[in-house]
Amino acid sequence: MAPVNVKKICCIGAGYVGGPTCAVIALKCPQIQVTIVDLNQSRIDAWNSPDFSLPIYEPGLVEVVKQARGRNLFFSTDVDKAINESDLIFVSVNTPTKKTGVGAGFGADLHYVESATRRIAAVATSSKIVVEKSTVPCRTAESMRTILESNCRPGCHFDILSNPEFLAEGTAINDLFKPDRVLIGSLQTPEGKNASAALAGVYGNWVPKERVLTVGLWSSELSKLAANAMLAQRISSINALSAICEATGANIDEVSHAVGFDSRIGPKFLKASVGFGGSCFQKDILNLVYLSESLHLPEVAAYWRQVVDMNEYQKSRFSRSVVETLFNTITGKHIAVLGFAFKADTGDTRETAAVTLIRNFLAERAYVTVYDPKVEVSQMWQDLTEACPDWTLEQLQKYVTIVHDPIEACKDKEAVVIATEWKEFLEIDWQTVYNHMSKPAFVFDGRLLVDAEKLRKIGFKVKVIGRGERV
Ligand SMILES: NC(=O)c1ccc[n+]([C@@H]2O[C@H](COP(=O)([O-])OP(=O)(O)OC[C@H]3O[C@@H](n4cnc5c(N)ncnc54)[C@H](O)[C@@H]3O)[C@@H](O)[C@H]2O)c1
Ligand SMILES: O=c1ccn([C@@H]2O[C@H](COP(=O)(O)OP(=O)(O)O[C@H]3O[C@H](CO)[C@@H](O)[C@H](O)[C@H]3O)[C@@H](O)[C@H]2O)c(=O)[nH]1
Repeated sequence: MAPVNVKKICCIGAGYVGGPTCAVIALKCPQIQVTIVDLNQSRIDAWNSPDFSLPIYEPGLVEVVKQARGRNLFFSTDVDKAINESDLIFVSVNTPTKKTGVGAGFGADLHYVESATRRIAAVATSSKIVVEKSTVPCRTAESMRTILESNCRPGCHFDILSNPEFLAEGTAINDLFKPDRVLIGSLQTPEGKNASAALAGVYGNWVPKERVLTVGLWSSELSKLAANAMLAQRISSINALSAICEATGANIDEVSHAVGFDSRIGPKFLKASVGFGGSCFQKDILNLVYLSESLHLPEVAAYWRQVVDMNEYQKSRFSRSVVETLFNTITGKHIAVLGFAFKADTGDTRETAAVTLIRNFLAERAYVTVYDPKVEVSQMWQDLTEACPDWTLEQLQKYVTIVHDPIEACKDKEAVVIATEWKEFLEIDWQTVYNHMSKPAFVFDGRLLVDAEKLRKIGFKVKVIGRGERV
């Protein structure tokens, strides 16, 4: 049985994963027609905008879309047409943590996956390879198969693959151009292996063969949760050690460097911070916790749960240290928060630590001025209103100001808090910032970003996460 020669791909979901991933597939496979569809008209309009004002900010993405859009890359809201025309369909919809019902607060809300799957079954008039791109709990492919097989038209056959995505925001294009690995899970039947070979053939257009790993379906689904849990666990481990550093006078950067030099441990993902954010880590670990509990493995669930608990502790520990350092009260004080995105080089704010910090400062009735180079102002208000349900927008706007310039953000403030590691914060004219701040002028570096000694020489009092040195 020869693998299907994939000629047309449809991607359901034009978000942070579907958009960049399938834009890169289109770029690297000019012989394949790729259509990315979404129910959200304004998102699709932005992907199609004549001036390339794309709905997400990702370095290098505009260049990719410029080369492929209109050639073999299309964005549309006509979901049914794209499903019907394609040989292979990526399901790349959101899988947020459930808010209500069984598993609320832990399990994945799979209703977007299910409705996309039902749509495929309802409209497909020919056989398809259906690829789970979204991050899903182990054995979701089985539910998808049942839905597809129970609802499909006679003569249609569906092969289901798991192909989790490992890109990180801010480096997505590079991650997609040169992935550490591409993981493809399939049933170990002749049909399953054949479908797997067809998808491997698509990636084979630019990814070296040895980096395409083919495994069983359930291993593939679980590997995605496992990879995120282990990455986040490294951050929580280093953040736990940062608390010890602050209490003892050790320096977390030196500890990370020394520990990471061990080739068995390695240097990456050992940067202490104000806490990890992003749409994936917390969600996927909670998903793993829920899975473990459902499998009657409470000790396993508790182990992974602690990674998230440590992250929450880090955020509140950092907020507390700001209050303590500012003479145990920030009521009525003015604080600049530099950075709102969950990491540098993205405009994404999902689960960003900045929101937790600002909420904690507002609880003390401090005035907060925020600056971020990429996050939309409307997004910040939306996030803050959601995070502070007891506050009206008018009350929030009395305490929070959003500005478009970092120097202006810091003017007349008692303290500056660095919440995101944007490179431009390194390049700020800190002397000018100092000149315009109230004195004593404090800098709280939650990202180990600035040169603390240089700032101290200017006159700042500087507190850096994971360092027990004098302020
Ligand atoms: N963001 C990341 O960096 C990242 C990386 C790897 C994996 N993932 C996983 O990939 C999945 C998608 O994440 P994302 O960040 O792209 O989400 P997102 O919210 O940015 O995009 C999902 C899109 O799917 C659309 N959608 C939902 N249901 C639909 C339907 N039935 N038909 C058509 N469109 C529909 C939504 O309108 C939305 O635009 C999640 O499971 C996530 O965990 C995300
Ligand atoms: O040493 C580190 C590394 C990261 N972070 C923080 O951790 C969060 C997540 O960062 P990162 O993993 O770089 O970005 P994401 O886009 O969330 O990517 C993660 O989540 C994606 C979604 O599942 C996966 O595909 C990626 O492989 C995985 O890295 C951010 O707040 C970072 O600031 C740290 O605090 N210290």
